[in-house]
Amino acid sequence: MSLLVKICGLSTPETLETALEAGVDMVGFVFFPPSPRHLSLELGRDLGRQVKRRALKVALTVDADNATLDNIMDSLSPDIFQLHGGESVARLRDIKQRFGRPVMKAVPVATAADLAVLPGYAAVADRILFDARAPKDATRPGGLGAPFDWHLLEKLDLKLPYMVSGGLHADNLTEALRITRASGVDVSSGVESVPGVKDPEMIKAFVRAARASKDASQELSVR
Ligand SMILES: O=C(O)c1ccccc1NCC(=O)[C@H](O)[C@H](O)COP(=O)(O)O
Repeated sequence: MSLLVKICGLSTPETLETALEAGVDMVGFVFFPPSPRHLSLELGRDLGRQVKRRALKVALTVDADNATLDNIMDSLSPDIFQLHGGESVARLRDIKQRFGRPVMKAVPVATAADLAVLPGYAAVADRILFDARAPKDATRPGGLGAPFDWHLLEKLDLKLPYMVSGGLHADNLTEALRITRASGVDVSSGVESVPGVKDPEMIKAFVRAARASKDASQELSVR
């Protein structure tokens, strides 16, 4: 199966177009006001229309209430909700039922103990996104450009598809994939010149590296 590539935190028509033309599978839109990548509902509507089914639209929210999710459904009409807060298993079930969309649960990782939540989420989520656990005083729970120890996932036996994120860039994603055996990669900071400003050349380089990585990791595993 081919690797899923997601670029998160897109916020301009130009960089969205770069990502789509580069052939990404998922484009992520952040609806979280403290984030430098936060979108208004109006901009979400415009960017969503621009996608025209060339990739899956992912709405990233953090402990959002139903009214907020309703508004996002109305403007972006996402294909997937990425839940990046402390949403419980029951809340995941509720969101899936209420909005009829698959959910990808972000699981923050710093130590092996963080993986204890997986059986609960795996029973309801459609996909897991492993991300670095943000420091306690961070202004947001992700999109900080920090990696976690990928070896924590080395022996993971998860029946659900999972993606890896956190501090990825064109030069380290092959190693992250080799260790974690994830079926997808997700990046935000690693394709930005400064937080919130995507760089077209970095987007292209990331997608190129991701597409080449499958071959590279297979080569490494037969050595
Ligand atoms: O991007 C944000 O500002 C953000 C805000 C709140 C929760 C999550 C957020 N971003 C998550 C992502 O962009 C990715 O899913 C992932 O964390 C990768 O981020 P990065 O380390 O910046 O590549």
